[in-house]
Amino acid sequence: MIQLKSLTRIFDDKPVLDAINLEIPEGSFTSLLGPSGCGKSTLLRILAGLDQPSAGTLLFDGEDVREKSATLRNIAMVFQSYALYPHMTVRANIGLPLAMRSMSRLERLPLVTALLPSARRKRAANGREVERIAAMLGLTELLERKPSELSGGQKQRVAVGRALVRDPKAFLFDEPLSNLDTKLRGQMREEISLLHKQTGKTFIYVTHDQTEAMSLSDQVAVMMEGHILQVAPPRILYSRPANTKVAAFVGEHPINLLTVKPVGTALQSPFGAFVLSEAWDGDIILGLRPENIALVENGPLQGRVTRVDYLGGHTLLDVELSEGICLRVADEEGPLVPAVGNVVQLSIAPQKIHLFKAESGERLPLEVRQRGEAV
Ligand SMILES: Nc1ncnc2c1ncn2[C@@H]1O[C@H](COP(=O)(O)OP(=O)(O)OP(=O)(O)O)[C@@H](O)[C@H]1O
Repeated sequence: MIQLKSLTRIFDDKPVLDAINLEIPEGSFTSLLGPSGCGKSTLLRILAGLDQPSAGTLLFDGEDVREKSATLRNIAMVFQSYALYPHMTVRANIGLPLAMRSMSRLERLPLVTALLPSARRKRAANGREVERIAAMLGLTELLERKPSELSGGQKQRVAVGRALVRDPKAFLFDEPLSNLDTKLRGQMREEISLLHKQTGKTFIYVTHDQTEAMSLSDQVAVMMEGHILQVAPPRILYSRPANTKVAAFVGEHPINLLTVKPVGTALQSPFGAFVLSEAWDGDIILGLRPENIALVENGPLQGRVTRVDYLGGHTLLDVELSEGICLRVADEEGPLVPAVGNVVQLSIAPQKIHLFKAESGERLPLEVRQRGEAV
């Protein structure tokens, strides 16, 4: 279990991490997801022992590790740049941490290894371990190649292999797939997920790519401007975002957000007329995801299409309901093929509407029911 308590990092008088609280259960896959510059890498570096917090506590299994060096923390970090030694073969790159740990400087000299039986035994044991890891990562055929003779995905696997041989307590991944093309990213994502299941170790994964975070993680911590906005399993993050910022960041297309004023439990809105499960005194932001709006033959809402983006499996539309009120709609490929200028009918499911307090953007723990006709 890794615990961060009020962890703060200040650079040039500015908090890049501002009183971060986070619990990472042992064996879990936790992603740190957020836009560029939100402090993800800084947090990862502090976990690895490559940087120190300005304030707050960092506990590994209840022990304060702030004074512990990176080596003693026994955490492996996999970078996007792979950090492989270009002059060494894959075998030597993967085996290096083992040799460093189990053999003295003298024993690592080729001539000494050949002459000293203890060094020969250690080298043979290390060799078997390298081959076991290489087989696990599908690198057996590539063991004698140099990094320059490998593809991006293969280099990535060697970097993972080098982390694996150290048998660390936890793995830290810093945007490990960002140098790869879309297809390879998908493949590597599956491999990383499999690796997590095989090893049962704690994986902490930094990314700005929500597909990666959502598909891989047990829990995702959404970060923005040095704060953690929500920590939750991917499904909860999507279905019950804690605030408008998370709602806007998570999801394939930007969520529709609209401020309305309820009167007691009655809520009149351009989306329709609804009833709140409890009265609320104050402005409310309604959130509705484009994929929760359907284009139908006969629906309660009507508007004019102002933009059409065909995206393969679905089409993204902007539909103007009335002057200045525009809804983004992600329409699954169906019989209706809308064009700019068409008047279309829409329907929405009230249970898919998210409610937030307008003043703070926080989620409102209320439900909505449809009342009657659209406004
Ligand atoms: N050594 C440093 N000195 C001063 N400012 C720094 C230092 N390291 C990072 N920062 C600043 O801290 C902020 C967070 O940086 P960090 O690298 O943690 O963000 P990130 O979320 O990982 O971004 P990216 O996804 O682009 O890598 C940035 O504004 C960055 O400029």
